Amino acid sequence: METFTSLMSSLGISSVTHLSFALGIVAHVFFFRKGEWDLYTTHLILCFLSAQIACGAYIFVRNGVTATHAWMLTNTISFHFLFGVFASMMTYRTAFHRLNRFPGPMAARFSNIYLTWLSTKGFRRHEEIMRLHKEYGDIVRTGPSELSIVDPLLFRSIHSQSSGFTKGPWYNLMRPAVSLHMIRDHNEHGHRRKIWDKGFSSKALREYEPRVAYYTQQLLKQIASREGQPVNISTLFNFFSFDVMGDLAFGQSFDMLTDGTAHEYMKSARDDMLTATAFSHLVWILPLLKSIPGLNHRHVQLQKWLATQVDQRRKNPPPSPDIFSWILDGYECISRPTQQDGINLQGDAHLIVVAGSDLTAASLTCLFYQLALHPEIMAELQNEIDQMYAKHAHPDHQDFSKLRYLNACIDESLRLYPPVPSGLQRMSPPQGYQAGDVHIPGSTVVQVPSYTMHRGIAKSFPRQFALFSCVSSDPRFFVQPDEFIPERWTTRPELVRDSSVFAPFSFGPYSCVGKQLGLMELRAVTCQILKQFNVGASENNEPNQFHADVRDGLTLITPDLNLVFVQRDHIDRC
Ligand code: HEM
Repeated sequence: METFTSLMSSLGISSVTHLSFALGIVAHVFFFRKGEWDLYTTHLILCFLSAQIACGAYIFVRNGVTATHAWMLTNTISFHFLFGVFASMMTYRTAFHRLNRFPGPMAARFSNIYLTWLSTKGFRRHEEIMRLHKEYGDIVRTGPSELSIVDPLLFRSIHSQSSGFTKGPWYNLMRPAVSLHMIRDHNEHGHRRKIWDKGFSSKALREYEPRVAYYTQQLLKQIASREGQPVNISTLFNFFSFDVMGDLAFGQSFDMLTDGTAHEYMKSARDDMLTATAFSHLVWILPLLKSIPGLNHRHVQLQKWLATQVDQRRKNPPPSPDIFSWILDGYECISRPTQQDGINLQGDAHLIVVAGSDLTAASLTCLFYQLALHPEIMAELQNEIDQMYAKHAHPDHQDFSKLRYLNACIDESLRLYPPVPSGLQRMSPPQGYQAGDVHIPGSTVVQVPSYTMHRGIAKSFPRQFALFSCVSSDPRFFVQPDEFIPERWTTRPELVRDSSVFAPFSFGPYSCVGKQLGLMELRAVTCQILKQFNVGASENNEPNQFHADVRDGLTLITPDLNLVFVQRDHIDRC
């Protein structure tokens, strides 16, 4: 060690280490602090390693020291450089950052690791964010450059085009593939969205209706075959929605409803999504994970599988157009498609299945959970459905969509369990955004957590007032916010104080393109099940367990839900 220290001073290294520390500060202040680096992790690591090798070689050749000493000296210099970067970053974030005036946990100021930890411990981010709002108020700093906001005015602004907010860095998650959902450039998104809109026109939806009806029949068969026994309806709804979307994206079902087992693709897509959730606030880690052989095995397999499916689908067009037909038409119109266009096409195919199935299945499961808990509401809904069937023996989507109480039940369930519970990530314009007396500084990542908005954020009482701690719900936007009351959307409008905070399909230019298809599935499945069956909770089901086990994996992940289905005509005969 002594030789090393004397070597350092003989070479003037101590001043070099000071210099590298200073260089680290300069690199942070003028380089890393500006712009986004999430996609350049591997490039930066490679640059850093190359600089280290060059520096080591220079010391070795120039100063005639041993290779080990050259290596040790290089590491010392690198360490001081990195130390400079981190010291500058931490000082800036805690003392000078533009978000410092917003309240929030101290740990959130330092790093997004805090929010990552909150999101991944039990994957209950929706509850964690709600807790933070109860503690700190309507605007909470959840990361060095991130805010979570519960404010109706800001909610509308953040999602409207004119305010200048764009999609945040989270949308780099699937790179290199850039599906419609992941496009951050407003004009490019508008261009691709026009192609997608054709695939969801009223005419196109009519083409998909028989396919939805076909898989609904398969679902009913599965339920009927287990009549009177507990059925894990959460799994069956997932099988149903994946089969429908497989048909509409790849021209073939995954046959999960008939086989009764989860397709490998569904499992891989879920794994991919959970990894994405885990690192959704540390997006820079993902390019690294995707490039490390072995660690990226499942991701690579998934991409290969998608490429094969897209290839087969292109060679075998279905007899009547599916959603992918429209996307493919758009692709064929590109005069010279690049490799990136091909990758994006795969991304779009994947998007159809993932966006179209997970959210629909979660919404159906939560709705049936509520219906099983509230038999009186289910009876009223069945009454409405029976009346419709009395008028139309073979109702279509138009007929289903007119059922007022059904729509109210769906809305109420989406309110209690919004399928994207922690909200959608957006980034403020570079000049910032002023809303009333609140100024959101430029390039701030913001999220409006729907779950918190829908249920309210009354401040929790201090421990000494534990007697009142049960009074947790805040009727600011909805009266009795934790209760399932479909009538608030029909005959009891006084229970809705501000409906503008309710937008489960989002709104503005990036809103859900598949909303009508999703609603078609929700309505058709609910009507057909309730026409045929009465639904009840299974005896060994603890009613609150479902609520406690719901997870937030960017979209809502529902746990097992065992319900018992009994044919209604059996009951009538009894
Ligand atoms: C109950 C069911 C559904 C719900 C609650 C829902 C909700 C949403 C929400 C909140 C977004 C905005 C995402 C964001 O800004 O990051 C979205 C986007 C999207 N959804 Fe849905 N969705 C549902 C069903 C569907 C279905 C059946 C499809 C069919 C493929 C679909 C396709 C899409 C696509 C492609 C986007 C991206 C749109 C864009 O960026 O322009 N969704 N959805």
